[in-house]
Amino acid sequence: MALQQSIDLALDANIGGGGLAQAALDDALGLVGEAMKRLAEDDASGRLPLLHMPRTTDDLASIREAAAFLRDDATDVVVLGVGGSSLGGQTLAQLKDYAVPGTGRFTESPRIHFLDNLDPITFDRVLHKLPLSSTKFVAISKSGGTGETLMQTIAVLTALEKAGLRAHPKDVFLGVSEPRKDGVKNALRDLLEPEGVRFLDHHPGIGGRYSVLTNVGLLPAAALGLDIEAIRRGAADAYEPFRNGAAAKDAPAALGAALNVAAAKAGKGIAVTMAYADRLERFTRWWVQLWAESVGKDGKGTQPVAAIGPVDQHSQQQLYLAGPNDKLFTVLTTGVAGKGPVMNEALAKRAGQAAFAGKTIGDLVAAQGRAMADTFAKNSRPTRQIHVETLDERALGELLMHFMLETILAGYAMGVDPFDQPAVEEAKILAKEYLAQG
Ligand SMILES: O=P(O)(O)OC[C@H]1O[C@](O)(CO)[C@@H](O)[C@@H]1O
Repeated sequence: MALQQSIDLALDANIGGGGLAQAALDDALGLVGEAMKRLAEDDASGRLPLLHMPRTTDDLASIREAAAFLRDDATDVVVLGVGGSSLGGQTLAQLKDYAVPGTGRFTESPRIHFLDNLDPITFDRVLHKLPLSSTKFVAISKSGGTGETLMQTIAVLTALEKAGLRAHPKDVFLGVSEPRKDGVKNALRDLLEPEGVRFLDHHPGIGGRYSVLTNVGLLPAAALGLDIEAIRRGAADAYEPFRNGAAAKDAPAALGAALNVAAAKAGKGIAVTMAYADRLERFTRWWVQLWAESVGKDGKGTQPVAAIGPVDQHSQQQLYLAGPNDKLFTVLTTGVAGKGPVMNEALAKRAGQAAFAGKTIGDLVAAQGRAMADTFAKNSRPTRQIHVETLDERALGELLMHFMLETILAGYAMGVDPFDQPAVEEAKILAKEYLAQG
């Protein structure tokens, strides 16, 4: 197990009145214990196929084969899709520097682009700059009906046609969507299948925000050369205590769920995840969707906030420490001590920072992550610490599964359905009405 979790700095016995009472945590552990029984039934009955994903291997060959198609002769791979159809892939791709400030621009071929947000200027510019003759595309949508993804796909097909390349969309495109269901329209398949474009089936029993361990997340990961089997193995590590029948307090994801439930009941309406690693920035955004869509219903839930350290120390820290004490913090660190450029002694002295001499950038980041958690605690702000020493495929797989389990269990314990998102439909329907009105 790569993930180490401590909730010591969340409890009032250790940080004073702003912390959570042990009795409140015990109550929440009781609720989560019940939720674990439900989860075990979900696993046994097959109702939640996500729980079987960590130990599934029979689909890996087809994912690798599709990834080879995407890589073959490609300078660029463009992933079309939004929300859960994109954020998991982005999270994994960040291990290969996708969207990492500075280095993201120097990634090796194929360069990957996730065009999730719909912005006309971005889309125009990307289509102008992409070498269309050496770019592969994959359009991902579970429902096949998401407007953003459909518009992007139509825009790409049109651009290929304009470039005289439309004769062969099947040679440059892949689709991922649910298998067709009788009587249900699948617009993405309707759009691409007549062009001969091949589809991988989106698992019908796994919703978008829980799909990172399926072909949705693993296809882009494999296209970048990541070890997708290790991602699944890491997920199995997170699930192991549940398979072994551990008590809630001894299963890290269950303990995390209980902490969140207790925090919500104690009026901490905001959950902040602050990761001290550029390569976890997309992870924090993935988690925001996961948490918000899963627990935010029936007037319940807490507001997820993504933060990155140390940069957000220079942006949000003031509020975190001196604003309302209405948050549960998760400080996520990796083993960076001793890594990165070493500070030259003479230059350190010239800058008046003798203590920098011989230290690395990683030494400072490690000190900052530790200091931030301790400062939250000193200011009586409840804080959970999660540490993974080496951020690789296996550790990331474990983190992803940990947070999915934590979210499901928290949803069950809060009495909400963590798998639907009924409120999202309202604005979608209205936007379609407005579009039709012109
Ligand atoms: O994969 P789809 O069906 O295109 O949906 C994309 C996203 O849209 C949502 O349904 C919300 O609008 C998310 O839950 C989902 O991840």
